[in-house]
Amino acid sequence: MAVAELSSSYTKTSLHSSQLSFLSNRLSNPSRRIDLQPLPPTRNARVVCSVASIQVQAPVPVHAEDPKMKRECYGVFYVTYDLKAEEQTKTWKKMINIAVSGAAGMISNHLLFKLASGEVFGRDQPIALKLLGSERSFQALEGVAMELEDSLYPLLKEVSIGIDPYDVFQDAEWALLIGAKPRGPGMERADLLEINGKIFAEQGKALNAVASRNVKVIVVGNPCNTNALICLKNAPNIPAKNFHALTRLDENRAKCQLALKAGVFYDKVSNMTIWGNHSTTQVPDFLNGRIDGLPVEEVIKDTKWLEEDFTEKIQKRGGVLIKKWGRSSAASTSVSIVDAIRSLVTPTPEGDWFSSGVFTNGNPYGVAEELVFSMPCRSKGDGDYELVKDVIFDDYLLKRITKAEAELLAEKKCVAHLIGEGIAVCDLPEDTMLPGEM
Ligand SMILES: NC(=O)C1=CN([C@@H]2O[C@H](COP(=O)(O)OP(=O)(O)OC[C@H]3O[C@@H](n4cnc5c(N)ncnc54)[C@H](OP(=O)(O)O)[C@@H]3O)[C@@H](O)[C@H]2O)C=CC1
Ligand SMILES: O=C([O-])CC(=O)C(=O)O
Repeated sequence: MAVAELSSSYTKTSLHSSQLSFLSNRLSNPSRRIDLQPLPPTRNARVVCSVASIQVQAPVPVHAEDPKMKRECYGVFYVTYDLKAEEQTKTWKKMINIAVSGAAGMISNHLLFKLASGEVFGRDQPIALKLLGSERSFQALEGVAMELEDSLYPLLKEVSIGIDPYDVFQDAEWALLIGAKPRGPGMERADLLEINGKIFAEQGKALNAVASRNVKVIVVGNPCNTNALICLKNAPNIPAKNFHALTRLDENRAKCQLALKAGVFYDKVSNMTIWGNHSTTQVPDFLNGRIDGLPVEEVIKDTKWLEEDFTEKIQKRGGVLIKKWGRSSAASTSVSIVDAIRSLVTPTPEGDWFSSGVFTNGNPYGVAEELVFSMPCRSKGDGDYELVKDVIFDDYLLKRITKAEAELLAEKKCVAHLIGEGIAVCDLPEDTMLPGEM
């Protein structure tokens, strides 16, 4: 059907906009753009996109500052829906906007479906997914959006895809920053910091310009601590406290290994802190950890194993997994992102805590300020967190934490030009690895 015919039949028969979307997405010429007018919105209904934004080609990046341009929605998500129309949805919360970068990548391919299912934010929480890709990945991003369409998730009310962070991050209440260049063979850590640092500087600026003023940001793309620091430094109008670097996967890995050694199921392991950097200097803290409510060292009476085997196992778990799989962990990383979000939107169980890479300013442990460092956190479930005060230290733990701190201070010097601190001097003490690189 030609565009004009489709257009006139729409006017005559008042096709629902989702039907139009269906038709338009199946037009043979993929570069064609459909210019139709949407049905007028019903009372209480929300018009998701203007029909003019139905596109079967990669959209031209739209700068959010252009008020004439509306956001893009994909396929069936270009609909007029009414969150109050059905009995079931009357108790639903107000929809939230979740932006995801690297949305066509492996981690996202697991994560997006968890988000859409309701298992992360709750079965009464409708969501809009705003997916950021690039020219390189745009077709794959369309594939992701198509799979989301075909999954018929009731809570998933909008999906939009784009390649301009200033467009995609508009009004985002959560930003899950996953996209980053992986470190390739022969690439120095300094090169990776430079390439990915630029991505996170731009995304920080975009968040600062267009996201919700209280957006919560979880940086997954590596090296995630320093990327998170770059991002927050480029977003001065968003509280620095709102930025996290994902170290929850490391926490989960540590709980699993302690459970295995102790011969208990992993739900018995609690109070597990990962200190420092998501790299091989990270410190899984068995001094403060607990198994079945008891200090780890009272259950596992093998200090050598804890200090050497266990610690190294967690630091290098990602690399061992890559050797088995031929790619880095995607499913367990997505689970850990879910855990990280849920830890912020549900109250932390009494006496327990979780790990997250957060801004060090004001920390009670004496870690250098102006870093993103993994530390123990508790939340009331309101999206915010506080640092746990009642932790203990011994010489071993302090020495390890100091090493992680030195690494992050050195990484910070490499990206000084991206955080407004002058000229970068990149002299990393030793070329440590991401967990996945071993
Ligand atoms: N913190 C943690 O615990 C963990 C972090 N990670 C990290 O998460 C990130 C994503 O992992 P995963 O989803 O498996 O990776 P994939 O390679 O599957 O996807 C990464 C995405 O990053 C985007 N990207 C952005 N810039 C570049 C670039 N210059 N070159 C290539 N790709 C780029 C690509 O999307 P596009 O083209 O759309 O931009 C790509 O789809 C990686 O940095 C990885 O190291 C992984 C596991 C654990
Ligand atoms: O280096 C990677 O991409 C993988 C990684 O971070 C991990 O498995 O912890």
